[in-house]
Amino acid sequence: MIERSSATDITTALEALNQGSDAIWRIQDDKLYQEFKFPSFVAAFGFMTQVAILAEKANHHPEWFNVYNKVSISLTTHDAGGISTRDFALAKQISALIA
Ligand SMILES: C[C@H](O)[C@H](O)[C@H]1CNC2=NC(N)=NC(=O)C2=N1
Repeated sequence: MIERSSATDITTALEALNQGSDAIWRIQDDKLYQEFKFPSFVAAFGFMTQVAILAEKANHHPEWFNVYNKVSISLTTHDAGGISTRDFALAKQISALIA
């Protein structure tokens, strides 16, 4: 059973996640949150397709919103009732897509 991360764990993991990355994740509404902007809608959708494949492989799925060339992603672990290590793992893979 996956446990939700403590506030201290989240602070530590967030620093590690954002280290040396252009993609800065933050905590918003008790979820790991990030906004992405792309040159076009098609580029944004291509990114979403890559994320979908990663999510399916991880069996860990994002809550996301897309309008035109922007994609916002919120990660939380429903089975844990909050943020867990699974969210940080998927966020790291997502950050690597736009590195
Ligand atoms: C049955 C299925 O494995 C579970 O519902 C998985 C699917 N994807 C998931 N995604 C997220 N974000 N949190 C979960 O707890 C979760 N659980």
